Parts: sequence; structure tokens; C-alpha cells
Amino acid sequence: MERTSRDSEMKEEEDVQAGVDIWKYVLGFAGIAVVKCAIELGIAEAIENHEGPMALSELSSTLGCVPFSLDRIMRFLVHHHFFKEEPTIQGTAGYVHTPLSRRLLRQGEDSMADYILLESSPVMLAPWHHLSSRVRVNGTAAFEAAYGGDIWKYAAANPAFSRLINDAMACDARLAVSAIIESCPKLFDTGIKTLVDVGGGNGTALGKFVKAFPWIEGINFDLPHVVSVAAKCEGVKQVGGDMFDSVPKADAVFIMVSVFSLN
Ligand SMILES: C[S@@+](CC[C@H](N)C(=O)[O-])C[C@H]1O[C@@H](n2cnc3c(N)ncnc32)[C@H](O)[C@@H]1O
Repeated sequence: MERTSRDSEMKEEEDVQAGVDIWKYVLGFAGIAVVKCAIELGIAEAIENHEGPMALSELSSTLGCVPFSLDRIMRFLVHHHFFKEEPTIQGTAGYVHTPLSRRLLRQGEDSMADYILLESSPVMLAPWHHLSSRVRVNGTAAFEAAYGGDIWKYAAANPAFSRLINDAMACDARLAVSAIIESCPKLFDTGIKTLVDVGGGNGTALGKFVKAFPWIEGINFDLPHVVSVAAKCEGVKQVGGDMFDSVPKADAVFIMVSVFSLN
């Protein structure tokens, strides 16, 4: 009898929690939308360039925003640990950075801004609307269902989107390669004179490797439309081609986040 009443109490608690949790999914898109809005407005840069905690009124006038609307954005961001509030010299509330909000700065080794702008772009969000079609037996890949071809074909035909991908991948490359250089430097001290990065995007990863290990000559290998617009980098040769045909010869091959291209 006692057990039955405990069971029904727990069921009631679960029901109440479910009523709260479901709203996370009803408005699940809000997080990425607000963070994208913060990057587009340049909130992180404005706070970075301001001396001391920045009041809402100062932030609004710097960014040309409506204080009431910006306040709602800032409340969401602060609640999610992007920025925190500290007193200004006048004793009012002001915003300062947190480690998380620093990731929204467009420049810097830890920046993830370009990655967020890629994933929150209409082009990248559309395939998510086709997720169910991907899961069904004989379903189509979500990107193909949305655009009729794979992401790399789409990028080749849309240079602005291709730039968005390459800049986003560079965020990841900066973080991952710094960690590799720091934790496994001996790997590169084993007679490697040439290193090819297969699917190396705009060459950010190789640029970091050749800077850390200047005896290595880098070959950044990617699709022709990617390498043709990649910025020049000393010690890195750009080579265009298709990895399914052949890959340039080198002493060692580096491949990162490209295996999902294999289908
Ligand atoms: C997910 S990105 C990874 C970029 C980079 N390796 C990184 O991890 O930051 C995959 C890369 O593979 C390239 N790629 C896709 N198919 C390719 C192919 N058939 N041959 C060469 N590169 C290809 C894309 O252009 C893109 O730059």
C-alpha cells in the first residue's frame, strides 16, 4: 500500500518535470538563435573593447540597439554563462566576459564564432528538417534531401557558403592542432620532412604545424575550389584534387574531420 502511494508520488513528480522539460524542445532553437544574434551584433567585441564592466545603456548605444530588446538578449546570455554582471564604477550593473563569451570573439585562437555562424546558417539548418527521411529504411542523406547533392558539390557552386565552411573548420583546426603540438611534439621529430593534410580546408592546420616544426614542408590538399581561394602561407603548398583519385606523396599524412566525406 505504502509502495503504491510512493509510486504515484514519483509519477506525479515525473509528470510535473515533463511539463517543464518539454518547453526546452518547443523553444530548443532559441539558444543557437541568440548566440548567432550576439555574434552578428558584435556584443563580445564591444565588451572586449570597453574598459571595465559595460552598462546596458553603453552597450546599446555602441551597437545601435534598442535597450529593451538588447536587455532580453543579454539576460538570456548571462543566464547561460555568456558574459556575467559586475558593478560599474557608478555602481550600476555592467557586463564583462566569461571564458564562454570569449569564444564568441571573431578573432583569437579560441574563437568558435565562425563555426557557430556556419551551423546556424539557413543552409546548414535546412537538412535538419530532413532528419526523419535519413533515418527511414532507404532514406536519403539529410543534406541531399534538402539540396539534391552532397555538401561539397553545394559548396563548390556557392563560394560564400564554401568560405563559411572553411572559416568554421579553421576554428576547429586551431584548437585541435594546438593541442596536438603541445601534447605530442615528438611525433613530428621522427624524420618527417613532408606532411600532407588531406581535406585540409584553407590550410590553417598545416600553417600551425609548419610554424611549430619549421623543418616540415606542408602540402595542403583539398578540392580545387577550396585551395584556389586559400590564403598563402609560408611553408605550405596548396594542391587541389580529389582524394578518391589520388593524394600527393609525403612522409606523413594528416587527416582530420574528413572521414565523414567518405560514403
Ligand atoms: C569537414 S572538412 C575538414 C577540414 C579540416 N580537415 C578540419 O578538420 O578542420 C572536410 C574537408 O574535406 C574536403 N573534401 C571533401 N571531399 C574531398 C575530396 N573528395 N577530396 C579532397 N578533399 C575533400 C572539403 O572540401 C573540406 O575542406
